[in-house]
This record gives sequence, structure tokens and C-alpha cells, in this order.
Amino acid sequence: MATIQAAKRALRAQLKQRLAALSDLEKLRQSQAVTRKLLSHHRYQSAQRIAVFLSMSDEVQTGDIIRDIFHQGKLCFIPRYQPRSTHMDMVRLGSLEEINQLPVTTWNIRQPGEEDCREEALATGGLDLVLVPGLGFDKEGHRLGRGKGYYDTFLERYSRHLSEKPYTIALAYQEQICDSIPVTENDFEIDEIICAGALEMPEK
Ligand SMILES: Nc1nc2c(c(=O)[nH]1)N(C=O)[C@@H](CNc1ccc(C(=O)N[C@@H](CCC(=O)O)C(=O)O)cc1)CN2
Ligand SMILES: Nc1ncnc2c1ncn2[C@@H]1O[C@H](COP(=O)(O)OP(=O)(O)OP(=O)(O)O)[C@@H](O)[C@H]1O
Ligand SMILES: [Mg+2]
Repeated sequence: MATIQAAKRALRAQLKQRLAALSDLEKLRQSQAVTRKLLSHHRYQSAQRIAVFLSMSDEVQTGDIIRDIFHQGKLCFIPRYQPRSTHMDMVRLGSLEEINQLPVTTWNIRQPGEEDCREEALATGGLDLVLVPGLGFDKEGHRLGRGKGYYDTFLERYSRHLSEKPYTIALAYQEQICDSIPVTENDFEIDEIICAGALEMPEK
């Protein structure tokens, strides 16, 4: 167990370095390719309730995806995590314009404040699709996040409450695809990865 945590830590550091070396232009190019693939995906097209993250500078940029969600009249949910815990909710984002009004957390992520009363996806019918961030992914669907367990805990709670799992798609730069990711039994498996380049994932 301790060795898995150490291996995760080492891989996180390596992936952060690799991502820091990507130019803005390259990130834009890959983000556009990922967005295009996602928007033509049948899981996306049929989803009404979608959770998406507001991207940080080293993640696939989600702005155009969020714009499309509103254009298509789908419902948009975004993470609201509690610092110093593993708790995260997916709360309703009402419009594209709202994003710029959201406060920024100490980790420089926009999210509604604690006192801001919002519809929670888990309480109002769950999610058809969860778009998942992360630092690294492998072709088995294993994921390395930023090390706080927010998505693992959220998806675990989701299955406990709604007795099913939402479909999960990770959005990745090619540089985030690894040969293998060390995981524990707490780490959920992603159903699919969308990345700019070619990627073969075994059928689930
Ligand atoms: N865009 C986005 N939003 C998200 C996530 C994410 O991965 N991406 N999350 C997915 O979980 C949650 C936030 N989780 C996070 C966990 C760690 C760090 C982070 O920057 N950690 C510092 C180290 C901080 C420390 O150790 O105290 C770092 O990585 O340098 C950021 C977000 C919810 N919202
Ligand atoms: N299902 C769970 N229930 C409770 N705690 C969990 C669960 N999953 C993970 N954790 C806690 O979160 C910690 C960090 O987990 P892990 O290293 O897998 O983070 P991560 O998946 O990379 O992060 P994130 O999902 O926030 O991006 C674990 O050491 C564990 O304490
Ligand atoms: Mg994990």
C-alpha cells in the first residue's frame, strides 16, 4: 500500500513536468480535437445531465464543451469540493456567463461558494455522463488524479445512493497516456478515454 502511494506520487510529479512542457498552442490543438470527438460521441449526444470540470491550465480545456452543453439545452453540473476533506458534490451551473462570477479556490479553481445554494446532481436524478479530469490514464481505464480522492469518493457515494454508476469519460492530452497506472481498490475505472491521438481501449 505504502509503495503504491509512493509510485503514485512519483508518477504525479513526472506527469506534472511533462504537462508543464506543453505549449499553449499544442494544448489548444489537442483540446479542440478532444472536444470534436466528444461532441460527436453518442454517449454525449444522448446525455441530458452532464458533469464537467472547469479546466485548470494543464488540463484539456473544457470551455467549448461547456458552451455546447448550454447550446444543446443539456443540464450542466460542476464540481464543488470541500478543502481538507474528500467530499465533493456536483452542483448545477445555470449559464455560461455565471462561470466568471464564481469565486476562485486556493487551488485556483472556480466553484460556487459553500453558502451558495445549488441543485445537486445526486439529489435530483443523477448524471448521464461524468467527464473526468486527471493527471494520467492508462488503456485499462486506470486513472491518476491529483491525490485527494475526490472523484473516487464521489463515484463511490453515487453508486451507493443510486445503485448504478454514471458513464465516465476521461479527457486527456496524448502526453497523459501512460503504460500503466498504479491503483488501489478505491480507484474507480474509467469507462472510456478521449484523447487527441489514436487510442485503443479494450471493450468494457
Ligand atoms: N478542473 C478540475 N477541477 C476539480 C478537480 C480537478 O482535478 N480538476 N478535482 C479533482 O479532484 C477536484 C479538486 N481537486 C484538487 C486536488 C488537488 C489539487 C492541487 O492542486 N493540489 C496541489 C497540492 C495541494 C496540496 O497538497 O495541498 C498540487 O497538485 O500542486 C487541485 C484540485 C474538484 N475540481
Ligand atoms: N472511495 C473512497 N472512500 C474514501 N476515501 C477515499 C476513497 N478513494 C480515495 N480515498 C482517499 O483519497 C486519498 C487519495 O486517493 P488517490 O491517491 O487515489 O487520489 P486521486 O484519485 O489521484 O485524486 P482525485 O480523485 O482527487 O483527483 C486516498 O489515500 C484515500 O484516503
Ligand atoms: Mg484515485
